[in-house]
Amino acid sequence: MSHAPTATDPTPAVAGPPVEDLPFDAVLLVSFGGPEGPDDVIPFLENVLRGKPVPRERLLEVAEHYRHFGGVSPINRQCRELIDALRPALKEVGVDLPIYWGNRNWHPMLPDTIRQMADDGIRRALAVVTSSYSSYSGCRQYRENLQSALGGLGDDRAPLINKMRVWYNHPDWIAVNAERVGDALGRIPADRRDSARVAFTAHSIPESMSRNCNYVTQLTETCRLVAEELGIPEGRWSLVYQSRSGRPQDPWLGPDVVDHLEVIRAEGATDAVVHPIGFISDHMEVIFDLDEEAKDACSRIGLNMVRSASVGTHPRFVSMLAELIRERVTASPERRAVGRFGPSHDVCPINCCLLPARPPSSGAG
Ligand SMILES: CC1=C(CCC(=O)O)c2cc3nc(cc4[nH]c(cc5[nH]c(cc1n2)c(C)c5CCC(=O)O)c(CCC(=O)O)c4C)C(CCC(=O)O)=C3C
Ligand SMILES: [Fe+2]
Repeated sequence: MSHAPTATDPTPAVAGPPVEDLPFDAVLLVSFGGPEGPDDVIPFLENVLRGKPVPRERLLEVAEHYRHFGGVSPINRQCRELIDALRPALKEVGVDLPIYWGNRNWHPMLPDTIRQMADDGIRRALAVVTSSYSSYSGCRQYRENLQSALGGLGDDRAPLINKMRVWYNHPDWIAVNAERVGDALGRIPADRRDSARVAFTAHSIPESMSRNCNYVTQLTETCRLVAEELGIPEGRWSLVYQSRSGRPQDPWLGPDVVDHLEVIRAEGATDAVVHPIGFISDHMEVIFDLDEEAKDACSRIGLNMVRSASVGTHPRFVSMLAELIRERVTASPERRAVGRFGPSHDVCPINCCLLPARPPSSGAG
């Protein structure tokens, strides 16, 4: 089986040698981006929400979350730390490629990074997108961002960019998340540990979006594998959602983490680990929506909440990324995955993670 891009590859082909003969000559970390000072907050949020059916009130409410932390999201720093860790890890697996970094919503912005790559003579790059699961937001929208950034360059200068596969069922992703949840369980008094609940959280998305992708299936599989590794029986863990956006009348994935914590408290639970399995780092959605909002709710209802860390720059997560990069740039047939589904595709099929049709807006305008 060939892993070279096919006719279904949505990234534009460029003039030059046939793509299968073009070696990768760079890695491009692709992420969400976040503000790095108070003046960045509103323009950043306007970038995130341009063209999206999200009310202005929601934007202003989320601006307050960022202001609460001085207008600085930790996400850009976390990307820098990840790149600093990935550089030696790539060398370790024998891949000697430069790493570039570009964001969807805040500086360094993808179009600037990709212009720099073209200036540096890069011909083909592997995009490592910081989303572990497939959805329009985490997959296709990033491919669209890459494509429009490339569109700003002439065909003779635009590098070919391919997206790396998702790793939701990679054994190291499972192991590192299990280790993090295990650490959090260790912070619960021993006599209550075996009855503690585990709430895995992921970013909510509109139900219409989730029907077009494998987001829920992949998340459920990851949670199942992590729980299995820790010996947590089925009734003691749940996959729940956080950070709902959009219009109140549009259905989004639930239950919401706070509602869930209230329910398990009412059922008699005294302790809960909340683990942000949907993210790779403790960025704003984690430190505000979990450490402030969910934590406050737990103090109110008398539930001991322990928030476990996302993978961050755990050495085994970093070496997993290096392994996956090596796998793709060498077209290795060894593609590790555990559980029910096997390794995810290298090249997105034509209907991968489509944008759902917009619901008709209600009222006049
Ligand atoms: C699936 C998914 C991921 C996980 C995959 C991935 O990691 O990419 C993710 C990650 C993130 N989401 C983030 C922040 C925000 N997401 C928003 C809005 C939205 N997210 C959505 C989905 C996702 N989002 C959706 C469907 C919307 C509605 C608007 C739209 O249809 O696009 C808004 C607008 C305000 C609001 O309404 O909340 C903000 C500020 C940050 C950065 C945090 C920081 O600054 O540290 C990160 C990593
Ligand atoms: Fe988001």
